[in-house]
Amino acid sequence: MALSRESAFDVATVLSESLPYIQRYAGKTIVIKYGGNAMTDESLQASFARDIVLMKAVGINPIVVHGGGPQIGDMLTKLNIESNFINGMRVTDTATMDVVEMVLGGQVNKEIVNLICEAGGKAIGITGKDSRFIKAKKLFVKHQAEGMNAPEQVDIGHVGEVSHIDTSILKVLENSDLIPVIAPIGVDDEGHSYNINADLVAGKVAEAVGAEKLMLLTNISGVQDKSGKVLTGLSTAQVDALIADGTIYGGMLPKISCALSAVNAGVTSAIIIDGRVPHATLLEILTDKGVGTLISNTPAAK
Ligand SMILES: Nc1ncnc2c1ncn2[C@@H]1O[C@H](COP(=O)(O)OP(=O)(O)O)[C@@H](O)[C@H]1O
Ligand SMILES: CC(=O)N[C@@H](CCC(=O)OP(=O)(O)O)C(=O)O
Repeated sequence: MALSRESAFDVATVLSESLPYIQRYAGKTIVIKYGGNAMTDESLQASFARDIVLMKAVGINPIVVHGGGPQIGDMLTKLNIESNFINGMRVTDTATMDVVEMVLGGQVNKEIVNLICEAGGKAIGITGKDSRFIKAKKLFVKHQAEGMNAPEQVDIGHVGEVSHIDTSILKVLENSDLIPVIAPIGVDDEGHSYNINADLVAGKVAEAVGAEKLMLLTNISGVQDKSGKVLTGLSTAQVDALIADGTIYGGMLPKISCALSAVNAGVTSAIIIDGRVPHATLLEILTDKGVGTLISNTPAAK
């Protein structure tokens, strides 16, 4: 169907608006944490996959790191295994770790690979165990149980934090037409597996590869203040105050902390965006219409 003169002008305006952004990001790496609704709603899945394929096609290097907390929860329920969280981290005993590896490394990872391939790209799914590229160590969380006077270190099982990322496998993929899709599972020198929060893996991957941008897709319009208004830009000092007064809590804590750590380690900007918006990834990268909360170390960074 032929476009009217006005619609054709609108389409052409949006397309030409993307040119400076394509020029700016071509050859640069963007790490995208994929999670929330964008990962479960069929039409959002398809728009996400298309965005990633388009990025690679215009010379940007996308690296996808995915979550899968709800999918792990569903499988644990089917198997009659209880789910427990402390400070937003899943308490992971040996039976739970087996399920985490099966769901993240098998089911979820391969579904995303398939989606990107359906959209015309070439994706390859890996966990941190592949070539042992995500080295992990056991994470102890600080937690104050009811009736205790002070927080104490709690052992929550096979939960890890990233101790090292070997970027060599990612470099090989960068120089190919393959798009890496990473499941957040780490490994130690003895080959033990660790369940790692996906936001934390995305942040560490972005730091290790010196990414231009870290994008964290979530189910909310961005970081909100007490009245629910989205805060479009945040500095480290503002974040500290918002955590201290309880405005930022729960699942937003690992997102904010990995975003801050990434920008402090040299990633130009980190952004928390609304994955419920179709083509949220592309809107953020290639237009003036990006929405969400930007955390950056340079005032001009978009
Ligand atoms: N200040 C805040 N602004 C927005 N969301 C917040 C804030 N503080 C806590 N949250 C919570 O964090 C959630 C996002 O974290 P989470 O559910 O873990 O996301 P995901 O599943 O995408 O990783 C929001 O849905 C909200 O409930
Ligand atoms: C230690 C820990 O909590 N790991 C997470 C890993 C998956 C994840 O982070 O998924 P989302 O991004 O969808 O929450 C978990 O077991 O749920």
